[in-house]
Amino acid sequence: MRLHGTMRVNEKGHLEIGGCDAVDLVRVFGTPLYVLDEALFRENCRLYRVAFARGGGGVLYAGKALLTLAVCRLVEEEGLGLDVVSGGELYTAVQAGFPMDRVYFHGNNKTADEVRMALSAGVHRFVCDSFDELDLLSRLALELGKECNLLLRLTPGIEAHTHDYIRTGQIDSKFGLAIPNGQALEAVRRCLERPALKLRGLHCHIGSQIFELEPYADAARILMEFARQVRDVTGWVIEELDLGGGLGIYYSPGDDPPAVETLAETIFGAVAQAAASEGLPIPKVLVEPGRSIAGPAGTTLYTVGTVKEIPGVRTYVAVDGGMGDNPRPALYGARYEACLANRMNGRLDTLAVSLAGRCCESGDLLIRQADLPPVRVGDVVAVSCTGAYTYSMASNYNRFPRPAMVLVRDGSAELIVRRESYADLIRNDIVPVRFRTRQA
Ligand SMILES: Cc1ncc(COP(=O)(O)O)c(C=O)c1O
Ligand SMILES: N[C@@H](CCCC[NH3+])C(=O)O
Repeated sequence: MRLHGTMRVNEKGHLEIGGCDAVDLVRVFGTPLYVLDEALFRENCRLYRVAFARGGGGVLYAGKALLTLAVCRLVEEEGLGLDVVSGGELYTAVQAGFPMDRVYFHGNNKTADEVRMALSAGVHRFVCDSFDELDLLSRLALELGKECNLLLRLTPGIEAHTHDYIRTGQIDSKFGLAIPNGQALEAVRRCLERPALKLRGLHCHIGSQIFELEPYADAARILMEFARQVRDVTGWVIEELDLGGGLGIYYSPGDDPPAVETLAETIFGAVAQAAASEGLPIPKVLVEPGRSIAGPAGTTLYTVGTVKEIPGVRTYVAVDGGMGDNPRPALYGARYEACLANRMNGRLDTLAVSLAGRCCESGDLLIRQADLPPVRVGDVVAVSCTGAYTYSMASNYNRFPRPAMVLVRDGSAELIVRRESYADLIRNDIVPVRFRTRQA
């Protein structure tokens, strides 16, 4: 397994993250356990902030990748803005005291309650996805006596090479308004007609776990060309251009993501060129990275419960977590790397085993082929690069409580998400009175 951030092998032959021995973490906090490397999370924020500040741009951390109160505080301290997509994410940001003038509110079906909450909280921008949403935003802004500043989410018609389920830039998408069929222009017109709506810019997001940079340059060109058409027709001039998130990360061999600086250069280059050729001022450029900030900073620790060898077929190593805490392998066929955190200096010869979860699903395999030294019951398995879209997508399937999360830094580990208890699992359950009466 490749070591990331502050990971190292200590003198005991154990994996260490943020100066904390993984075996000690397991002893204190139990497993499964999400471990967040604070230094790496901050470093990833800084890489973006510096690279995009150079061109006068801004960075919004995409909370959908991983959001907790403590994560909000890290993002705030690192000077980034925040992209939220739901009332729940917005509530988390509000409760963390995140500055609302740095919050962008996304989502393809915001409810009236969410819009009221966001307008009252004073979010900086709405990223609007449809004609119906424009109607809703206009009506509620008037009702509350607020101004609604917004970006329009457009589908530029770009097919990024990534998994079908996380590709979003193509015309046939539930997200955004298409440029070629005239819907994007119609949406701009409707915005400009409504006094409560202030159109500030354009947005697109072409997908996630992307390794090629050309689609970003293409998207920038397409949106700038559209902005020029809009200016010609309506006189409106673009102020902000938000190109979404999507930069890929290393999960396993073969993944070779470009650097954040290269992404920034590509985007700024394309926007400046397009602005010149379209005769427009250079807009403020925004990006919304999630995975490339949180992903590499997270590691999940598990305890091995059973090792089942099927002679001549394969060995299943079952751990005490699985698709409940990380649905990505089952959902996307995502690939990860693992190591034995308690025996990093063990024998070099490894065996390909299947790392199985404990949900009642044959597809609950965290890693189909993990190269590990001979595994014993009680070993601690670390799966790397699990900071993004794991906790945020976790479920209680099979009524497994969701794991705890610790933030590690300079040898100290602080709990930032408590482990769910069995009591938490039934907290919202209600037994209708008639059952209780019958039981009594
Ligand atoms: C609109 C939008 N912005 C930002 C992101 C974050 O993407 P990523 O985590 O791939 O950087 C997503 C998710 O793919 C998204 O849908
Ligand atoms: N959840 C996806 C990416 C998110 C897409 C959000 N637009 C993943 O784990 O890869």
